[in-house]
Amino acid sequence: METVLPIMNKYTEIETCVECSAKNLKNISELFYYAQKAVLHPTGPLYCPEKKEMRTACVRALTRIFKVSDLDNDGILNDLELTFFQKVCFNTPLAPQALEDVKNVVRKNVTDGVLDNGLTLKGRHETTWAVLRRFGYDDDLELHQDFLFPLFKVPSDCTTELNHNAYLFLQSVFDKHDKDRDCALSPDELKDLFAVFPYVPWGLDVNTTVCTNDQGWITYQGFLSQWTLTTYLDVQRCLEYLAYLVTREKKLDLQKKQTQRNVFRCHVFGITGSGKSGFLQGFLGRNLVHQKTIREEHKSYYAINTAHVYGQEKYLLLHEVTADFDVLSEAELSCDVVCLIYDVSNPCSFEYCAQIFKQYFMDSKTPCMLVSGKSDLVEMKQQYCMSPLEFCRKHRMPPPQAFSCNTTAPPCKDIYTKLATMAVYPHARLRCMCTCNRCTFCLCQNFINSELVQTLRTKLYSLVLSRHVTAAELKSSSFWLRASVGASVCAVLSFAIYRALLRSP
Ligand SMILES: Nc1nc2c(ncn2[C@@H]2O[C@H](COP(=O)(O)OP(=O)(O)OP(=O)(O)O)[C@@H](O)[C@H]2O)c(=O)[nH]1
Repeated sequence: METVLPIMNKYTEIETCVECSAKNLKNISELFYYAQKAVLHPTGPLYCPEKKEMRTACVRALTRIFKVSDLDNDGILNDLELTFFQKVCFNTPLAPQALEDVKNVVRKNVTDGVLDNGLTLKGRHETTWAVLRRFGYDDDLELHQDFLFPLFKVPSDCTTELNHNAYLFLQSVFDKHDKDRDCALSPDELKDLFAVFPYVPWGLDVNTTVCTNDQGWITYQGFLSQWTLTTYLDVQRCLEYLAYLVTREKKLDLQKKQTQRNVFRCHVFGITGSGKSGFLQGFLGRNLVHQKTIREEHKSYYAINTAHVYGQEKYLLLHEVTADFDVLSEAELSCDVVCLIYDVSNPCSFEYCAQIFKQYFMDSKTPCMLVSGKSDLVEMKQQYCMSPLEFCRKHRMPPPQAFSCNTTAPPCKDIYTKLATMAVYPHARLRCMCTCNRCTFCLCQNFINSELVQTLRTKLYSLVLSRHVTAAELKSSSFWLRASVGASVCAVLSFAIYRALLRSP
């Protein structure tokens, strides 16, 4: 013992010294217990004996665990949160008495009560390690690679989206941090949200990519959009970010089949200065005056927001493509809808759109829309062999859509709805959403909405109601049977007429 004690004093990392004898079977089980403990639950990474305090990495890890477990984000673990935490870590809730005992012990030892992260460290290290491991930490007190980057293979022809549960989870994260309930995250609230991250995951460009409020703070809609964007562009990164926010393994199914897609990608092409950025920012409701306040280093090549397509909310992701005309990559060409924007006041700007279309999209199935940007300016004749309208007619595209973000109010949203509709329903015939009154789509729309059809419909409806719908008949199943058959026949007939009209030149 005299030899060992000075060594122990000199090397503080030696945790225990056990005097044992194999011959006399003295302290054999103790020896194994301490040896095992030294390997499985070492004190060294958690506690610095020289300074007599927890190590920084351990404080950081426990702080994150505390914040993630503090579901209402009030800085205190209440009984519910403590029980939840206990269940997550040890698969069993704390009995009410045990809960009180824990709090009493902490109250006695720590002035700040349950708020202090020293709570678990005051206990046995086995417990601390169990908590840390349950929350995904490895022996170096870093989050485990498998936890941060789970194996997740996405087939090349699939896109990645968050599912309903993921949105619910993110909604709860937003609510937890939006302390003043103004549906936006102030810089302090955002800082608090990212306190569980080792670094701030979002760059300076986030505020120009998604919706913000008047103060430039990211809104609830913007928050979800940013997550949708990360999931779409880099699902591995999204999983990593989620790992910092969740208590346990992520069980969120992130992949959806194409048919149920919610996020649609639109690539915006146009020459330098044609107004691409203005178009992107217009989608976030920002007019030219607002756009002029955006600093160069905060500029983003993406804008994501929701658009309503026949009553359904879809995410439309706009991506400004700035690459050189001749070197467009596969990734730059792959999208759900193409937006070609030219500047009505610049006579050379349309030619670029025409060339891009002819070189890359003329034979592809991707729907394209031509946008005549800066429509508030005086229109110049475009230097091209045909006018933009003639070009659209020739290539069976919808006519050029006028757009301007030089408005007093937020720019009009119709154009984005049209783009989203084209992306969701890329079928060639349904592309046209114009009011040209010449194409089949317009003729169909006009026919359905015509006064004659409307009057006939109303007359028929009132006739059926007055003649057949008595209280007794309403109850009779034969009436509903007849009504259903009638409705089906009408639907089939209407569809047949519609198809016939579509086929007509
Ligand atoms: N009058 C008017 N000016 C606009 C409009 N949109 C953009 N501008 C102006 O046109 C110029 C170029 O607009 P941007 O949106 O930066 O054009 P861009 O295509 O993104 O340019 P690059 O990113 O350089 O390729 C800016 O000075 C804008 O202020 C608009 O709708 N009306």
